[in-house]
Amino acid sequence: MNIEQFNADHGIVGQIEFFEGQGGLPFIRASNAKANALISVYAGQVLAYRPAGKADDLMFLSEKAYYQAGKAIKGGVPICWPWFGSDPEGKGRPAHGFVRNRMWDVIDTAVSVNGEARIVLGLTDTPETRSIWPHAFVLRLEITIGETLGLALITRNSGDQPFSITQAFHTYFGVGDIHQTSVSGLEGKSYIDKVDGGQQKIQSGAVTINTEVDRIYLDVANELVIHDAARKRNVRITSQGSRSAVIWNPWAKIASEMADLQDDDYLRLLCVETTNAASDVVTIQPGSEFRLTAQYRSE
Ligand SMILES: O=P(O)(O)OC[C@H]1O[C@H](O)[C@H](O)[C@@H](O)[C@@H]1O
Repeated sequence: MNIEQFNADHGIVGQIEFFEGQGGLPFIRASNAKANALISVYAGQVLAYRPAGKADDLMFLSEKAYYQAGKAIKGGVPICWPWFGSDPEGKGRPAHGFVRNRMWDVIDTAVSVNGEARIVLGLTDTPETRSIWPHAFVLRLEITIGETLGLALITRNSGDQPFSITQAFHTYFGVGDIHQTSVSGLEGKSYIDKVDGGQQKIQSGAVTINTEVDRIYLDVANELVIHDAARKRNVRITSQGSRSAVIWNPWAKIASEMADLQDDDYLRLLCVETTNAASDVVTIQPGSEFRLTAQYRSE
């Protein structure tokens, strides 16, 4: 991995810099007057994002995360694509698709007139991806680092047959104390409770977490807020292109069974995921594209 070449091609001195990160993977540090962020080219994954003047990062990034070819990095914003959850065809392919554990390409970098950094990462199909998923595609992740963190995941169908996908920004938010955390914006929505055999239920009031939670909310509005009383902050999530959302916290037992989490990490993380999941399937016609976007703001 030639870091010098990455910097020569795409670095912007003092604003967007490439360096060798954990596991020798190419990382990008974006720093400007509005925020700092850390991005892994491997997996196309934002690992950290902290707005200027804020004490805490928005993201949870596991201290025990793997930084290894073929493995997913636990924390930040893993990209689940072209399927969310287990293999929809039951062929034993990996959960959450195949792009969160492979190297991506750097497509473009820029600094806008208002001082935001913009980084575009991408993937296109190869014979190897077509052996996993038989479609021609161009995938782009546009990351904007400013007062908000902006993410756009753009899927272009470059083949000659329609295809369908599910997908997610599987975002691990850091929280001060899960016991003092709630999520609003899902009141009255129905959800699939994966912890209770996939039963469909109705959310009453804000979502609070005091046990394992793994839910797909349906027909959601495009604004959710994480209320983090311990850190005295709210994180506002706005999105476009999504009609479903996932809330996940492993709680104590599963956290202790996951080799890439510390036993008590469940107290410090909450996944609030902007998704196209369950019935929220997206079909893309040949030559067309679909944009899933999310913006995260700390208030
Ligand atoms: O550990 P991972 O493969 O990253 O998955 C972590 C979790 O992701 C999603 O939120 C799913 O709904 C969960 O069922 C899954 O356990």
